[in-house]
Amino acid sequence: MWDLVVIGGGTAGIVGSQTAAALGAKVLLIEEERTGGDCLYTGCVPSKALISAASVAAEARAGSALGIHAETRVDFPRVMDHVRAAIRHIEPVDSPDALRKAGVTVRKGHATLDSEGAVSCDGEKLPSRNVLIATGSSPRIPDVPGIERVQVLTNDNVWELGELPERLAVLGGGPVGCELAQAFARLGSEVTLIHSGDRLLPREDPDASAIVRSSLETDGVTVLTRSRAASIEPGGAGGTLTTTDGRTIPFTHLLVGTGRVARTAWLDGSAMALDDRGSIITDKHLRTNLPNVWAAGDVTANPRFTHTAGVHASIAATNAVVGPFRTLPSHNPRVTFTDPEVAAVGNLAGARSQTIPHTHVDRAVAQGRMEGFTRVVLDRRGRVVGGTVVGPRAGETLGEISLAVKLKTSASALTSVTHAYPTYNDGLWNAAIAETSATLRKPVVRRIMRLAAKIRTRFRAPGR
Ligand SMILES: Cc1cc2nc3c(=O)[nH]c(=O)nc-3n(C[C@H](O)[C@H](O)[C@H](O)COP(=O)(O)OP(=O)(O)OC[C@H]3O[C@@H](n4cnc5c(N)ncnc54)[C@H](O)[C@@H]3O)c2cc1C
Ligand SMILES: NC(=O)c1ccc[n+]([C@@H]2O[C@H](COP(=O)([O-])OP(=O)(O)OC[C@H]3O[C@@H](n4cnc5c(N)ncnc54)[C@H](O)[C@@H]3O)[C@@H](O)[C@H]2O)c1
Repeated sequence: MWDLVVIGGGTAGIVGSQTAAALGAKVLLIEEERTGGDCLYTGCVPSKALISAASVAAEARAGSALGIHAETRVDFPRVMDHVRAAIRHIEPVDSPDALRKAGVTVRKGHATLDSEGAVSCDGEKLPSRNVLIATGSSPRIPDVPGIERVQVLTNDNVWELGELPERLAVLGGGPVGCELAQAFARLGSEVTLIHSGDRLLPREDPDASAIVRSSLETDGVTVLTRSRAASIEPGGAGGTLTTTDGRTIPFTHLLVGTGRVARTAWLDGSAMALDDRGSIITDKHLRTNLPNVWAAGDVTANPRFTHTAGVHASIAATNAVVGPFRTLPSHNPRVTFTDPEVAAVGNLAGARSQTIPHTHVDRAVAQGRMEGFTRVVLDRRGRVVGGTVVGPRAGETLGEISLAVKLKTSASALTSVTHAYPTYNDGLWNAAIAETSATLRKPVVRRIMRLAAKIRTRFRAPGR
């Protein structure tokens, strides 16, 4: 009898099984393909490796503004070698061997769940006290007439490209679409991004969306918002896409980044409750509607990020093994790795906010990268409840804002922490200082300060 059977060996499955094993549980992890999941093979790692190569090309080209003139030639097969090397470097950490060393038994096979919530692997029943479902998500392919007649690139297969796409049409202006559209444009593809919403990255601060759009356009991406693919006609090396607003876009390659669908088809024989988008419904302890069945990561309706998958799986596994004591964290940091990066956490619409444009952040001035901003969102008591940073390496400043949100830190407490100069974190410090100064300027605070000064003068010992 297993204490916990974990289904799926991506980030959620790996972290969940390791957490339970560390708590002394007897744990089996079932993975049908290879451990490592989306993040390692088809998501974060390859995309960030591609983006890094593309950034080098972009920086070399932008160097002339700083007096450096460089010739760039993109060797796409070598770029893809770099992508594969990054995966290979990280692979051992997520391997079955590493899991076994952590005390997890790993089995390759296809898992199913019956109507009682009992797990089978390739038809063999596996008695278990608890089950953790971590089967992730797949790309959602939009229902466009003709799309079935062309080859569609998604994050699953784009890494197999041997040649740089000549003309790339990208559907979707979320993180996948924006990150990859910019990267391919910087590597030399002619890119058109077609997005149904009225702004890119719709979950982020509108000012961040505007900067990302402008940056993509500077890199040569044609950005079409409030637009969808109405039909696709195969032809030539690829095809032609006609948009809902009547434009025709010839492409050699079509890349889709229009959201994700939870991988739940294998649950068909079970009584698992799913929401209207097909994601597993969980409570604050990550329990599903089935007794002793838990779920974490992309297969649930929670935000789809690697760190979220890992943290949630650790919570679910602890709750499964020890008892339902741990609940979901209230804040979810995230970074979109466009250039500039967009980093955000917590509540983006608190009582008020303080914004420091990066024209006032000396590191940004020195680097010639002043397009971004740091915005801290505060509650009525002046505590940090969220924030957005847009700029190079914005993700590195996010840790401090996340800590402030988690610890309910006040702006004045942040003000009292000395920040090294000149760093992008100066933006955060200056936002906190701006908030503290605004508080000190309030008439009621001024009256209190004047009163305090009078009292001090009255009771000061003579000669001091
Ligand atoms: C292009 C792209 C870039 C991304 N970049 C980032 C980023 O920079 N930062 C970030 O935080 N997030 C990023 N993400 C999101 C991140 O990749 C996912 O949130 C994360 O990988 C989800 O992990 P998971 O364990 O829930 O699912 P997965 O990694 O998908 O793992 C699920 C596993 O379950 C297995 N499985 C499925 N069904 C069964 C079954 N019936 N039996 C046995 N095994 C099964 C699958 O084979 C798979 O290995 C990105 C996503 C994409 C698409
Ligand atoms: N840096 C990161 O952390 C990172 C990077 C990539 C992906 N991810 C994760 O993966 C998830 C999936 O990313 P995604 O970008 O595929 O999905 P998404 O849902 O975040 O964004 C897709 C966008 O495409 C638009 N869209 C939908 N259908 C369309 C159509 N037919 N034509 C044009 N536009 C259409 C939607 O308005 C939506 O804003 C993200 O939400 C995120 O959780 C994270």
